[in-house]
Amino acid sequence: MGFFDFLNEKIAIDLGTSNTLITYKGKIAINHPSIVAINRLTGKIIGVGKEAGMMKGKINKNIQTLHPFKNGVISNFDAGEKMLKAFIKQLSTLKSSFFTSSYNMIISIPCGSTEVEMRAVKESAKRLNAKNVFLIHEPIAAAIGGGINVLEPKGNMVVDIGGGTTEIAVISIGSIISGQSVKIAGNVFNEDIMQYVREHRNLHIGESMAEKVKLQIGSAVSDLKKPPPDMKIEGRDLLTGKPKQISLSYKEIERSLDKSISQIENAIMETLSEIPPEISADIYNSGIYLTGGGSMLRGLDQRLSWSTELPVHLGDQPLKTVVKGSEIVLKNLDRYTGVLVRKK
Ligand SMILES: Nc1ncnc2c1ncn2[C@@H]1O[C@H](COP(=O)(O)OP(=O)(O)OP(=O)(O)O)[C@@H](O)[C@H]1O
Repeated sequence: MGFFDFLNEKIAIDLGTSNTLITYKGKIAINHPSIVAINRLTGKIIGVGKEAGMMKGKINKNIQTLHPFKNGVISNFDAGEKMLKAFIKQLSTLKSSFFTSSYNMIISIPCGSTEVEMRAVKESAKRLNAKNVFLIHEPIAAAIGGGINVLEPKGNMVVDIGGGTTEIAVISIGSIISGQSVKIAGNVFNEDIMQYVREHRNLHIGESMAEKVKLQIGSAVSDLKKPPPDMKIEGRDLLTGKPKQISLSYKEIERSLDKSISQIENAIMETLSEIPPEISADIYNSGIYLTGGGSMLRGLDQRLSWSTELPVHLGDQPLKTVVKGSEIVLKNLDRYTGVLVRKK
């Protein structure tokens, strides 16, 4: 690094399918849904993040809302870069130093990212004034953010359930020794709820309503100790076409999510079956570290603990662990160079 590198601001970025988080000066300065609203006629961005999120599902024919990242990778590059640019512009209003003009960035990426995707993320970051760009795999960042010492010669298992993907990884001495990325996570849970309500209750509901249902009465088990009360939801009656309200119970939502959760369980079991016996012994004792927004589904930790017969630890700020871990790495690069995807 050069003499003037102390002038580079350090920022950590978690580009999620559902949420984008950016740290600045040790704090989470940006925490927005990853949504862009675009004017179809002019191609111009009319809102990003929370502002665009409010337009979702309530748009007119000239306005389109889109998620630039799908299943953890950038699916719409132009929109993704514009969104990130808008967020970084918001950061510059917080700047204290007159001289600072560039960034040392760390960006977390899913384990399944291809070379092309990684290069694209790096190039995008460079266009946004990044001097140095470091990439880190999400489960490693999540483990570090959750306080796990990933550098020791000991196996740790992380399950990060996001919006687009569930990343399952077994980490030892700073790298992923076994794992997989499955496209079953929070968004699929929402689709399951929409499908259940359509097929069993003849009601067509939107994605935002399904998300509300998941947060309010979503469950991974059918015998919650503190069951949430039934929830009234509104949508379009498939038989009459009229607006209609129905009442849903958490047990119905548990049924609707069962298949997807079983698929996540199968992927965890598969990963466990592939690891060396010494690492199995470590995980028998340390258990599974569960994180990501999807991990907050009621009873999910309990259900995964039953099915794997392992202790499952739920992080206390599951939406923030990845960006927190990335930031720790960026601040302590000497210690953590080995965990980066590529060294600069
Ligand atoms: N209390 C909750 N119960 C269940 N799910 C929740 C809860 N809170 C948030 N979620 C879900 O968490 C998901 C977002 O999690 P997170 O921000 O970790 O994902 P992401 O990083 O954007 O996605 P990805 O890692 O797939 O790119 C969303 O699907 C959201 O609905």
